[in-house]
Amino acid sequence: MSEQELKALRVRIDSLDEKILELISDRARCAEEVARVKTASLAEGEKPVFYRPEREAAVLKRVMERNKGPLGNEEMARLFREIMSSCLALEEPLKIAYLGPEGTFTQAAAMKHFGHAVISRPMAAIDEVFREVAAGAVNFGVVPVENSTEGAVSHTLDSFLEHDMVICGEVELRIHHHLLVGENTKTDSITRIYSHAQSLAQCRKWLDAHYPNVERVAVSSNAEAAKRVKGEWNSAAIAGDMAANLYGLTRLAEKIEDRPDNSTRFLMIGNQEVPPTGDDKTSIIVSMSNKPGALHELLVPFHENGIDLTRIETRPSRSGKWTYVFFIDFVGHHRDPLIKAVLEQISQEAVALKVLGSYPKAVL
Ligand SMILES: C=C(O[C@@H]1C=C(C(=O)O)C=C[C@H]1O)C(=O)O
Repeated sequence: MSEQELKALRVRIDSLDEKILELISDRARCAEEVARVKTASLAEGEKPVFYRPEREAAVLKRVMERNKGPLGNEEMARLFREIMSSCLALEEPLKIAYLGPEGTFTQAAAMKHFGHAVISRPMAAIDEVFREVAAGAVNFGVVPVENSTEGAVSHTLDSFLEHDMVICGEVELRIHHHLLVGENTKTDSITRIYSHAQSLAQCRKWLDAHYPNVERVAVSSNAEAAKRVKGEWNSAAIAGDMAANLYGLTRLAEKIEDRPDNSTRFLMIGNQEVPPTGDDKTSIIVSMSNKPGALHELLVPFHENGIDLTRIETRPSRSGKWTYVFFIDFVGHHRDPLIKAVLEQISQEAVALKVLGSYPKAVL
């Protein structure tokens, strides 16, 4: 390619950038107008609702449907995710609490869902994220709920039994773990490997094969593991890219998770009900009386009405020994007439039924 051609292309890019800049600014002004309209139409004492997850899901879906390339759909949606995040911040910067410290996968999930134009606060424990949302100190919280290799995150499920929360979104993240060391680490004298218990479990086979005699130490998060390694010469950490970059660690081995499709699902929790989008999921908690056939009775209405169950989890109910509650996720919105009828049918048999929320299926 000649210098001349390159120059002409760069002139063209500059002129396109100017147009993009103008269009983004136009869009941002529209968002400001939306905020004005939302505020003007309020009744006395009513609070405006700026963040609309159902609208954001529709915007991202539309982008993906109309995209003709060469950028991929996910890539394009990610760019629009950030534009929307900045536009919303003009209306109201969202405050988000997540399971910290900085550098956790939960932080990455929060950014994937809300974009980067938010005020985010790391919390030391899952229960603290719930409490921060309940106290109204933040708009939303982000917590892990299940991993494709290791299963349920029981702290999260148990927190739903203790707090009244509305689930308003979900996000899935591919989880890649690396073995990380600091600049002072003597890599042939590693005697300890730190990580979160879930991550140690997700890399169990790899550790058995490569470091069978090294002590595995479970700490409160992967980011905490990375932080500890920084100052020690005989230890390594298992953590992801965010933590590796944050603490400036070197990847001694990459992508060491036992299953290549290792993914974690996260939930966005808040106080706001989300209207139907036509492509939603619902999460409920049900407790049944402890009698033969109780679980069968619970599942029949779903089966008979062709409702797609995406997950079922059992936890001790905490209100009696050997009594259980079921966490169920299924496709549909609790305001859909069919789902409404099914939930009514179940509540006639159940000791208690609580809808935790209906929310758009993850777009990104
Ligand atoms: C602009 C709005 O407010 C927010 C910003 C959006 C956007 O930038 O597209 C979409 C939904 C809301 O979270 C709206 O409600 O339409």
